[in-house]
Amino acid sequence: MSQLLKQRVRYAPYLKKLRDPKELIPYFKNDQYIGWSGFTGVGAPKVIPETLANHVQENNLQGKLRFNLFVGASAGPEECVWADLNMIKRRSPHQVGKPIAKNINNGNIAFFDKHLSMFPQDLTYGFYTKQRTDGKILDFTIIEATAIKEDGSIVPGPSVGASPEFISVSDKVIIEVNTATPSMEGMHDIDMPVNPPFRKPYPYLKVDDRCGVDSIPVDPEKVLAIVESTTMDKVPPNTPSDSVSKAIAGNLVDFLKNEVKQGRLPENLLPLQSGIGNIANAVIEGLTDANFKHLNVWTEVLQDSFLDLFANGSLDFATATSIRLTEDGFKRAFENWEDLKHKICLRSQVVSNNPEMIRRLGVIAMNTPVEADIYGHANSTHVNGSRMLNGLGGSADFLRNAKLSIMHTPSARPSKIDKTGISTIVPFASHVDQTEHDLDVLVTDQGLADLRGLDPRERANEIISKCAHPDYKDLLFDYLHRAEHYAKKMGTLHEPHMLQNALKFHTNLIQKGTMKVDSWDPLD
Ligand SMILES: CC(=O)SCCNC(=O)CCNC(=O)[C@H](O)C(C)(C)COP(=O)(O)OP(=O)(O)OC[C@H]1O[C@@H](n2cnc3c(N)ncnc32)[C@H](O)[C@@H]1OP(=O)(O)O
Repeated sequence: MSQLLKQRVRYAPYLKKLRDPKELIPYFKNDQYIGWSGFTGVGAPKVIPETLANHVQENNLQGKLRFNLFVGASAGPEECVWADLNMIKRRSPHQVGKPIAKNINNGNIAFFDKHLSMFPQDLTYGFYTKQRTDGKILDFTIIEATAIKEDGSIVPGPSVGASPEFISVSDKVIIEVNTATPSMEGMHDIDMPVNPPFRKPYPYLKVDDRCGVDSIPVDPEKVLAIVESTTMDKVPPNTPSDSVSKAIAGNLVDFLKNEVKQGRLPENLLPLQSGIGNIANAVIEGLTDANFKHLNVWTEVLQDSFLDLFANGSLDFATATSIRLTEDGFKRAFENWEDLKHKICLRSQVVSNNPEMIRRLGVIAMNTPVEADIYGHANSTHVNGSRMLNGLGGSADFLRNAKLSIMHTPSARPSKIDKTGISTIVPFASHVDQTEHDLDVLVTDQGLADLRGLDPRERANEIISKCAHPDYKDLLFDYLHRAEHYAKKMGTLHEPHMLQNALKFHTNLIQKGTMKVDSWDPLD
């Protein structure tokens, strides 16, 4: 037992439960229901997943030891290893990693998606385990901790996610105490689940309000074992911003400045939410140079670029459910930890993504879609309406409830065949996660479409003229004008479509590798 472990575990009875991870293998059986801590690649367990993966590999148990796996949002590389070894039978919600997406799309993993604010509570209601006959919900929660308090409660690491809910409905709990990560004690504000009809409102009025507890209570009887973990989180580096992401950020910053000028936003804006990915990271980078002061953040994930906002004094306080920093980002953060830890608060995803809170605080939500259509529906999840990418995540929690709902995307994404790439503006979204009733603003490297108060045809003109790539503009206008002509005849001019051709950008892409349609199908 390391000295550090003894210091971190302040509840002595758990030290007697310290186990070699291999001793725990026999507890894991095919088809069990398991919750992991973790959110967007940080704070997930590492030792037990790796031990089980090695066990499967060494004993050729691929496809024979499979689990129903729940994680607040994506875990780290360990769940990709599980996917590669055919250890995941069912998975929810948001996930990241080529092996998982591949196995979802080849039908090997049964994946279902849910808003991140709702997923943990629905799990506690027993919605996802209704077929169980033993009355249990989760067999195990495997949770990473950075410390254990005197009462046996768990101090999480850089994410809270769905851990409070998992623990509350878990038969047994295994705690991985990570001694390589600094103790994050004092950074969390955790509301434990309470079911209706006795649930009270979350009382937060400002991003830095704290009303919960700073660790996750657990019945020590449930704790099967603790193990020591010395593996740090490994988030891959972000792609550096380029001219496209800089142009998107520039358009957005101009818009926000004008909103301030018009009196629709205060000078320090309103609490910001920013999604994951390189565009989101670049947009926050863009805000760093924009000279806003006293910004606040109410979001689900903090990425590296938020460190720059703190460093240049623009950002006063940030709350999220995960600090998803790259290795370099964590290094920077830990160098300045004593100052930083007072400016960040980590909550459970039920609270960080809570619609009531997002609406009350007037959050400005910014997320990246796969594609958006000319009327303002957006697809966050399925390429060509079918291939699952990462999942919905918290995008709709925020975009439906924010004061300003913004989606940012390049106007075209690279493709092997077409030099312009794939248009992100299409006549009809091939899958809809964010509806026309949710989005206020769409912004690309070409410009920004302000959709507020516009009727569908006005929206289409605004989106095509401001956001579409120049190589696709004429084609999109051609679709719109033909659809208008047809709909006028039919008396259906409110939101005109030619259904025969609505998905022609996509079918053309599948058949010919380009969205540049050369002719439309004749209308009846
Ligand atoms: C944890 C959280 O929830 S944070 C809150 C926000 N969460 C979300 O918004 C969740 C959903 N969103 C996401 O997962 C991401 O924002 C995405 C995937 C939609 C966009 O992220 P980006 O970094 O811009 O995506 P990227 O350009 O890498 O595209 C991903 C893949 O989809 C393909 N793709 C993207 N758009 C299209 C398109 N319109 N047509 C065809 N293929 C496409 C890309 O080619 C790429 O393919 P690959 O996996 O074979 O390389």
